[in-house]
Amino acid sequence: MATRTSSAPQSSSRTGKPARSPRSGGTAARSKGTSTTRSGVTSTDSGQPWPARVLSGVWLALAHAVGGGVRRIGTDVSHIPADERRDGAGLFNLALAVFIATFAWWGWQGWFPDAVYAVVNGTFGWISLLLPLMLGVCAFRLFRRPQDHRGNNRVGIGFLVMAFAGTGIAHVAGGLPAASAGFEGLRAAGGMLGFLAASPLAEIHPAVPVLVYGALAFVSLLIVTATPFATIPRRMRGAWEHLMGVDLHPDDREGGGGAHDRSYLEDSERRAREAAKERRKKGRKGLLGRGGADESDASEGYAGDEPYEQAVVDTIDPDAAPAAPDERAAGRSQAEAAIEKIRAAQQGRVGTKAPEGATEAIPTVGLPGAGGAAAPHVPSTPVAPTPPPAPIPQRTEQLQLAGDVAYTLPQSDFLVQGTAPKERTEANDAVVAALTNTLQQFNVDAEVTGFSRGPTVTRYEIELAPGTKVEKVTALSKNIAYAVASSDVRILSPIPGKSAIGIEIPNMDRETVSLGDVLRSNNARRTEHPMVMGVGKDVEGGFVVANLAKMPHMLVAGATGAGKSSFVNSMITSILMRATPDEVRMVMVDPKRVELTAYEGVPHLITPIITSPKKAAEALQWVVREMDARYDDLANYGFKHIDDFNKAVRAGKVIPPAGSERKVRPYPYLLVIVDELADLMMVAPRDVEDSIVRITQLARAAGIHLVLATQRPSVDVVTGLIKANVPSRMAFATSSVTDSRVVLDQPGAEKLIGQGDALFLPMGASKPMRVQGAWVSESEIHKVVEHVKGQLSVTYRDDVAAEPEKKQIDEEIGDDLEVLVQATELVVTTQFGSTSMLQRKLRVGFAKAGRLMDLLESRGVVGPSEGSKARDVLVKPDDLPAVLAALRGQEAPSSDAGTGPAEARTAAALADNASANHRTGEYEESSPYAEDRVAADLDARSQAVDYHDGSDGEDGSEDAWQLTGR
Ligand SMILES: Nc1ncnc2c1ncn2[C@@H]1O[C@H](COP(=O)(O)OP(=O)(O)OP(=O)(O)O)[C@@H](O)[C@H]1O
Repeated sequence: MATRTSSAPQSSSRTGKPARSPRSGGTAARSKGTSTTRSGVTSTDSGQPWPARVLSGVWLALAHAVGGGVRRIGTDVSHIPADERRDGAGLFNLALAVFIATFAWWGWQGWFPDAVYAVVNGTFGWISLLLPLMLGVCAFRLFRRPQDHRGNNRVGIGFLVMAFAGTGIAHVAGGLPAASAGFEGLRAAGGMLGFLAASPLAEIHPAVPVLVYGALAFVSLLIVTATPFATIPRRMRGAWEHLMGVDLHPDDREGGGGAHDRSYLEDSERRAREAAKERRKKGRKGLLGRGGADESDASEGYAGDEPYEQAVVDTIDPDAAPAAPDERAAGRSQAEAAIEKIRAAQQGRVGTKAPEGATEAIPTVGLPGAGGAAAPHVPSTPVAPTPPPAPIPQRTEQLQLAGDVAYTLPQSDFLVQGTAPKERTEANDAVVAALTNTLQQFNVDAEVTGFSRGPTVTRYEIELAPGTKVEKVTALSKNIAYAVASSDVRILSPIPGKSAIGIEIPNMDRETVSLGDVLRSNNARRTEHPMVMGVGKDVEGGFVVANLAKMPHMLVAGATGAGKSSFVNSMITSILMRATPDEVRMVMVDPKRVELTAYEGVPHLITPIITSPKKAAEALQWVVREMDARYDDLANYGFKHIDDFNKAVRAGKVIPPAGSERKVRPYPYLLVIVDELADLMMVAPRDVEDSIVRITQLARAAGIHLVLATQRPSVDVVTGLIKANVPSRMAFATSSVTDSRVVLDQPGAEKLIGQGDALFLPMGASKPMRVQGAWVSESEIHKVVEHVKGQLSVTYRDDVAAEPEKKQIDEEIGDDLEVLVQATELVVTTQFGSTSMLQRKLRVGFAKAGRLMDLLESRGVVGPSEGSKARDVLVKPDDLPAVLAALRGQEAPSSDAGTGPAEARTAAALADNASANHRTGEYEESSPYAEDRVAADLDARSQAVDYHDGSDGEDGSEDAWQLTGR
């Protein structure tokens, strides 16, 4: 097989003009002499005699015609760029295969075929019968997979070894003919090659060549089929299972560890690498001119945003630019330019043209011109490898929704694989040299001892000699920034958990952190909790996942374009990937109207996406009501956390009181996402703040979690009360240190470099962790959403965004007047507004008692629900006759109170009561529920008490986030 030749990549100077590179010999040679033909074979344009040019033209035309046809067989791969095809070589292999077949298989005769046959057959013996097959396979690969040089070379070498081993075996099988037996004897066995290969070994024993060449033939088979040794047992088992239709080791499918898993991962890695290569090719072909690896498979025009979108388009002169073999090379040249900048800065040559050869590999010793300090070769921390897009193991429990609907979670390969992480690049070594130089120039007795490269920034570790002050390094921040030619240098002193100073410097070649990789990482696989989301990658390259249920509420803030919406998208997509609508329901508030529209109609939604700030404020009030309802249940059945309640319900241990028609179901987690808090706070600041404070103070145990995003982290939006109750923070780049303080209570976010670079401060953490947020493209979101919508259609609740209804009492009372009158008497005379009491005393079900309580509230007899507390009774026993009369639609008996109708009085009392409650912070989680507990349904409690084990709910023992290992 011919190998492709290409000219060496050339470097370009900062002006964008091609630089003379000592390695390539300058541009002159390139433009004048060689060119790469479409088939990838290097030829010279000039100086060829015309018959040769005509012949080569005819050959290539034929090759392209045949190659074009072969590429369309089965899966059409005609998209392979013309400059990567190797049709000439493919046609050569094909022609040879056909030619040998004509006489070896079909017996073509004549002086020419006879002569060739004698040579081929004399060399390989009867193994020559297999040559057309081998050549045909090579030709097929060259036509269809020309870019896979390694694969093609491997198959070629494998066939050569196989043919050689085959001749050895054929020689033994042919009776070990001696050379004296003549040419004919050898041709009937393994030919001359077989004779040479086998006869020396056969001297020892005739079985020896069989064993040796048998083993070699087996190895050649492994080479051709790219089968690692480790996978042989599994593949054989797979083949056996396939043949027999059995499943020998079902457990292995659960993605357990062990050798099987490893080899499986190896396989998937290889497949992923090939897929990524293919994607890159497509991307290069120019899909919409956007994309790169992640976007290249963007289907049906769902291009959406790109990661690291730039307003400024690089103005590279296409003619002057070197022909980069692939994007990685493009990345490299970017990094080279960066290194060059650092060198120039160190040498005081900023703005001047670099001397020739400046982009050669940076030595890890001191750079010239700045004192010549020796830069040590510092170790880099290994980064977590990109997990292959292997399917996430099936959930152990059945995903059966209520109503017996089978629900399948989206496949993990809907989310693409990200770029492979790099452990170190030349730019890192250059920065180490620059830092070492700077420390030496300023006589600081410290050294760079290592670095860890994250997707966005690299953190260099500096250790001080005993007696050296930390301030000596921190005071150098400007000089360090100057030396490494970057204004976004962040100094950490110390790195949490280490006696070292950290200097975070942005990478010139950032890596995209794909949400798919984060969700496929071991950390995410370790838990099946439906509220786990992929956050991103930390500075050490470890995957960060977080459990939203443990946060329990989060503030996401940052300037425009810093990456909030992308984060929210990752969060929602994580939930859709991992949770059924029975497990997590969402309320999405998107006043910007465009950010979340992609999710419209997913069955996890409880209400259509809310875009009106006013409706959003009402929706928050609905959430408060929902929370109250959940608390009522928790209190009535004696549970402290919704997880415990749900467990008991699933175990069939929560039984509604006799007479109740209610069917108790587990409560899903409720995730409320507000994608611009500022818009809501402008419309109804008090109501919104009240609802948020109320929800955040209580909702954790009710399984309700808030995520509030804003680009205006000012004190009028993120008020003190909101801040105090939203413990987890995600700060993207802010425009000022003041904003950073509002979000994190400390500076730092103003130094972030935007586009997903964030400081993550989960509840309980003392120091924020720097992460690069996970990225999910719109086409990925589209695939996930389509899948989810295909599983189940959405059922919205119509009461969420609607104004709480003013009840038409009289119509509503209907047949219940008598029992309502009894309830009123009961509540007013005992001055105790408890639903459970009504249930017991009036012998009605929970639903009916709740309805009676609602009626009493709307008639002003009791105050609003206050979670699990008993309601305030607003009517004094003295006023009872008037209230009863009003209920019956009769004239109110005269009252000397002179305060007007009971409703008016109670409405006023109700309003006062509500606002007073909020002002005095009566909704503290510690507020006494004793009264309500007394009134709680004792039967229900005794039924449920066994199941109240307090597990994974509130124990707080498990961290809200995990930082991985590798
Ligand atoms: N995690 C990420 N990885 C890569 N690129 C990102 C990431 N997050 C954001 N970006 C880039 O930054 C751009 C802006 O991000 P995004 O729309 O999320 O910002 P935002 O903070 O929501 O802005 P706004 O408040 O104006 O909506 C994206 O289009 C993308 O190019």
